[in-house]
Amino acid sequence: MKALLEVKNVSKKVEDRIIIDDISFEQQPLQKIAIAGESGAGKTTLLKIITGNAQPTGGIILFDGERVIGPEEKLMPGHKKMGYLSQHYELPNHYRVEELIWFENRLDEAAANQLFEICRIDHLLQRKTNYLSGGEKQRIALCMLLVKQPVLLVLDEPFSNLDPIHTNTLKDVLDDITARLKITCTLTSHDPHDTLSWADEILVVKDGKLLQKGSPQELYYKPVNEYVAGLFGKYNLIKPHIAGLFGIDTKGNAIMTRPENFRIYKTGSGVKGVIKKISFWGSFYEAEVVVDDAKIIVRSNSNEWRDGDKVFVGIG
Ligand SMILES: Nc1ncnc2c1ncn2[C@@H]1O[C@H](COP(=O)(O)OP(=O)(O)OP(=O)(O)O)[C@@H](O)[C@H]1O
Repeated sequence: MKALLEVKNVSKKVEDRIIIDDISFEQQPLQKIAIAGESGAGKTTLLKIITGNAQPTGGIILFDGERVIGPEEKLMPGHKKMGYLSQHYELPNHYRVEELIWFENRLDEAAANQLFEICRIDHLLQRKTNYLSGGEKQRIALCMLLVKQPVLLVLDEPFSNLDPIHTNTLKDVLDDITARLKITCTLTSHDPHDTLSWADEILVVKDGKLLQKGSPQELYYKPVNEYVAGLFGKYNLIKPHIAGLFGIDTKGNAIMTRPENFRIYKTGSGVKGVIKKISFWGSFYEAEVVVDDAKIIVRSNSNEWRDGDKVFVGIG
């Protein structure tokens, strides 16, 4: 399949500082790509370059085979087939929602109504923009992009200021945008809960460099380093002598494991340990277990464990 988006060796340097460092990747039509990384990693700058809102200092972006023109080369920045929702979008106050959307709208009534339904804003059309919650404003901003019928939708940290209810609504909206409107989406997020369950492919960026690219499962279970491991949840860095207690030969290297890779038992043939701390996380418990000179985080579904319990730890 021909890629919709080709990012080829893109770099951005501001004065002497490299903000984006030789990043390349492709996005296929309808492939869901999430860009993850800590604050300041370069995610926003990369999205701006992709959408023609920032000028790269090196490399090229191809969209549907054609070069994306940067803002220094044209009068109006942006790309007419891409919708870009900035982290800092604003809606003008004192307008009714339907008025605002009407300014942008190029759809017939049926198509516009379908969009209102998909964006979960049909009940807000008469409302003044100054009487909307943050999540509602965001879905209206999204609808204003969608009425222009973009082929690629690019969202910068769309979940970052939302409570769990608005987050779930937005996730449903994004699912519908891909499935029903056949629009390809890219988004950035620093939260594993948002990226792991949504993306087909995740790109991890740090200091402007692409550190790892792969499926959510690859990034979660086979992170290339501790930075990537830490972005997607808690992990244990198991030293060779501790791995040896579990019968694993790591050939002298430390290995990364997730809390759910271990189990704790009251009796059995596992490795002896003592629970230092138990914490409750809603759908599971997390035990910090001291094994030899190491602390291992173990996930458990049982509420039977208490601080100080002597346990056996096994690989689950
Ligand atoms: N035009 C610019 N001039 C100088 N420095 C810049 C410019 N744009 C971005 N930077 C710097 O580049 C780095 C990456 O910024 P960017 O906003 O792309 O990161 P980010 O990953 O999106 O972070 P956040 O999630 O906090 O927005 C930051 O250190 C930022 O201060």
